[in-house]
Amino acid sequence: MDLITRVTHQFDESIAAKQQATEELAGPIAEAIELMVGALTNGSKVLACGNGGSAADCQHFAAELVGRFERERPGLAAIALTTDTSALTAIGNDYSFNEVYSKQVAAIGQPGDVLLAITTSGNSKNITLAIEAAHQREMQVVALTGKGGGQVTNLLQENDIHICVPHNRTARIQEIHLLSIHCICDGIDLVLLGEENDED
Ligand SMILES: O=C(CO)[C@@H](O)[C@H](O)[C@H](O)[C@H](O)COP(=O)(O)O
Ligand SMILES: [Zn+2]
Repeated sequence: MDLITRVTHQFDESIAAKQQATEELAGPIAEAIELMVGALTNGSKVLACGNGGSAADCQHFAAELVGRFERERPGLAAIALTTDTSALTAIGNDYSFNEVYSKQVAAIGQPGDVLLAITTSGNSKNITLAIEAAHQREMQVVALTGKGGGQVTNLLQENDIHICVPHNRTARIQEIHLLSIHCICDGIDLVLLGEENDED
């Protein structure tokens, strides 16, 4: 297969994955928007955790809330738990890598905050422990997963939200996670600011 054909195939697969996921994910994404707007307008915050590409997604999301997405508005309270290398290395070194997020959630999380937990497999131990820590802190969880949701599926509680991408390939799942994050940012702005007018 030549490279042009290979790249074209990746695009085709990504487009098809997104089309197949739309109907299943629009509902939980809308619920996540409502949950986060409620928390953010009530003085609470969103904490985000994930590994690898999903760590980058956490930072991407937090930057769009704290800074801005597409429209001007006051900054919104979001923290990526993936960025403090001193906390990550100290907890990883002194306890275990499994606890790098759960310890931060326990320390920083408050009742009413939301945990955005991002894992394509649903099985990363530091993410499942972070979800348990969030529940202990009386925080609701928005889980972005794929591959059936793995262990995260069994951990989520009734008032949590599961955005589970119906795909088995990590790259395709991550691409739909990023789209979901942009939908959440767009939806938060819509609820807070109303429909765009010509001046926006
Ligand atoms: O971006 C990629 C693969 O596309 C990787 O960096 C990937 O995020 C890492 O292997 C993660 O450790 C996978 O963890 P998870 O999504 O299963 O929780
Ligand atoms: Zn990736």
